[in-house]
Amino acid sequence: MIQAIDLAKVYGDKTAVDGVTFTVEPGRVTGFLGPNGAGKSTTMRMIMGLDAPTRGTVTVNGAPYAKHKAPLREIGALLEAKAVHPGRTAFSHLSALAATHGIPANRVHEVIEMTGLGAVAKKKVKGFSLGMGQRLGIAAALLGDPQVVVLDEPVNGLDPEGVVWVRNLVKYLASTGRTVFLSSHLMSEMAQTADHLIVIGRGKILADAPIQDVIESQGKARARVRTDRPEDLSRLLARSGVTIQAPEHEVLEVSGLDSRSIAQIALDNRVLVYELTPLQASLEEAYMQLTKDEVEYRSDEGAASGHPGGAHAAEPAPAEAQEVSR
Ligand SMILES: Nc1ncnc2c1ncn2[C@@H]1O[C@H](COP(=O)(O)OP(=O)(O)OP(=O)(O)O)[C@@H](O)[C@H]1O
Repeated sequence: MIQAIDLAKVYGDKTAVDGVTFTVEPGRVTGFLGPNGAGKSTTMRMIMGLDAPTRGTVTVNGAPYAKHKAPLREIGALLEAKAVHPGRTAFSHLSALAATHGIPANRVHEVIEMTGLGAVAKKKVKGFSLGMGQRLGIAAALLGDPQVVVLDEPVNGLDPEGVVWVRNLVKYLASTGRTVFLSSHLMSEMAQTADHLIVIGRGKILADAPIQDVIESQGKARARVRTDRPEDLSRLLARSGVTIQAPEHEVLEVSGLDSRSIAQIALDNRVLVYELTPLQASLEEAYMQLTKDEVEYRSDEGAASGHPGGAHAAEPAPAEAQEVSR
């Protein structure tokens, strides 16, 4: 278990982490999400004792990282830009780590096999691809067979097979009762991997809840509608807060109105609807909604487009549009 209480880190006049309190529970995968610069890496570094908190505390299984006698057996981490001597082989790197932490040599072979590095274990790390480097970092994190695993962007640079491997690995670790805490910018991957989410923005916690709750609390009602009069129905449904897309012929995807309201408006106006399917909001949509005011750097995604097939935030419908004749 990882427990942070009022944890803060200030660099000069920059508050990177602003008094966060959270618990990462064992037995499930907890995802750590936030825009660039939100404070994820800083939080992870404080968990690992690599940065001292300006205020507050963070403990791993009840004690700060530095207080553990055998920290690698307690918590393993893959943090960004982990330094490995380029002239070493994967095997010698892991062996040196094992030797300095009192970990038996046969565990080195185990983690090499687990992470699929068998074929390259005797090769120098300087020739490793980004994906192989990530696997080596994960092997190092698992070396002490720790109860707590912290992975910062573990799928960065991995090919699709590697991404699935990480997903299965972290799920397996959680299923054995371990605490797994991982960050990623890949929402679809996070949606398939995490059970619970902690979302951070500008150093503050924005959400700390089961993933389904995060999606449901933020996602707007959405539905797919098939109708032979998509343009008329678009006009009838248009109002503030409603977004309508026309992805294919006679299909509308409506966001911001529930299925019942859509059905009622169609009925009142005698517009034929031959399919009405509620759609689940995606984690990506929920995340964008949750963090929309918290982003340090965001590209201007361009104004709404009203052309067919494009998204547009519908303006309030003019009164006469409510009475479309057949
Ligand atoms: N050593 C440092 N000195 C000064 N500022 C720092 C330092 N480390 C981080 N920061 C600042 O603290 C804030 C949080 O950074 P952090 O790297 O923790 O964010 P992050 O959520 O991990 O971002 P990303 O998703 O881009 O990796 C940023 O504004 C960053 O510029």
